Amino acid sequence: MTERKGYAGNGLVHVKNPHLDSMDEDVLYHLNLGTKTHNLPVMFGDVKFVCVGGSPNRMKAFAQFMHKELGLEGDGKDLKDICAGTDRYSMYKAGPVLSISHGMGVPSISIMLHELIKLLHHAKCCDVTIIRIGTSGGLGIDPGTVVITDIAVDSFFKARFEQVILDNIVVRSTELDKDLVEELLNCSKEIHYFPTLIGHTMCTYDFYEGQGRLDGALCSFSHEKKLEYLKRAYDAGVRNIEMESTVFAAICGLCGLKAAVVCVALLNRLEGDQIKAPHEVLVEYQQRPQHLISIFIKKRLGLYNQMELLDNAFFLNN
Ligand SMILES: O=P(O)(O)O[C@H]1O[C@H](CO)[C@@H](O)[C@H]1O
Ligand SMILES: O=c1cc[nH]c(=O)[nH]1
Repeated sequence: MTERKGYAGNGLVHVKNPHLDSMDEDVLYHLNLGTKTHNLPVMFGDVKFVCVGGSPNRMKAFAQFMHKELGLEGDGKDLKDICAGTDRYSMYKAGPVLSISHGMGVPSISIMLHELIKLLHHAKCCDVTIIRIGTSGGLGIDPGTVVITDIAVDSFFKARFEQVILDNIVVRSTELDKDLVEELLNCSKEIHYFPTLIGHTMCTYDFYEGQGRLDGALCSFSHEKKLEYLKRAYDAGVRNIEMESTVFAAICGLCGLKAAVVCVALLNRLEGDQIKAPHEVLVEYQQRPQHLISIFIKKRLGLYNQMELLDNAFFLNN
């Protein structure tokens, strides 16, 4: 069974679940939010950009950075974790930007997305763009390169996500918004201190054996087999590997959200498996997708001007 996308064209977030209408309350358990306990339209009704990434600290830093970039009141240092009542996910808001952590892997991001999308629906949010800003292993590209995903593929290099529902396998499309990919590539032209490219992103269910690493607690294949697989992935158009993009593309697409995946490569997997760059280098790499997305958001809001090119030096020195 294959499911297709459904953009209804009214800009609203679609939940495709008839049961929700008959519930008098919706408890978003893992976010510690709910329709009876919180006024979701007041708290979130103005959200236009949702950025997600694995790490709570990264998503807090991104919200603080956007707070500053959007010229919002205060220094943003005291932004509160909206999900503070739970330690499953962290959520911060800076004006129209919502920044949420999703943990590692498909099940973790999937749970977060179900509750986030219901939140956006209950809050009556309109015209929301959602972007995953993550880290990844590069394939034949220099560490520090930022990859904008055109197609999220599975371990067989296929643009699909298989969801087990009851005892059926439902195949979902992992297509991403093509115009958004181009818009993001255009934004990247404003940044000159790191390369950005468009490529396929392979999503796996594991960091070690699932990504062809030789350095896990288990490994049953040779160095040659690993390289043969990764080179086939490269030839199929894969430029980076991470662990959430297919389910992210599938769920967001079905719910009418324009979605993009922008990940920095921490290493070139054709050259090794261990992530050995110093901490400061890894921190700076993680800021690269954030920098690109800040330009995108400011351009969308009409707040970007060429003078900001000078500000880009900030990222070189911090
Ligand atoms: O840096 P994040 O966003 O967590 O993304 C990548 O990093 C984690 C593995 O280290 C996986 O979640 C993978 O997708
Ligand atoms: O190699 C890598 C690096 C970051 N995240 C991944 O999933 N793989």
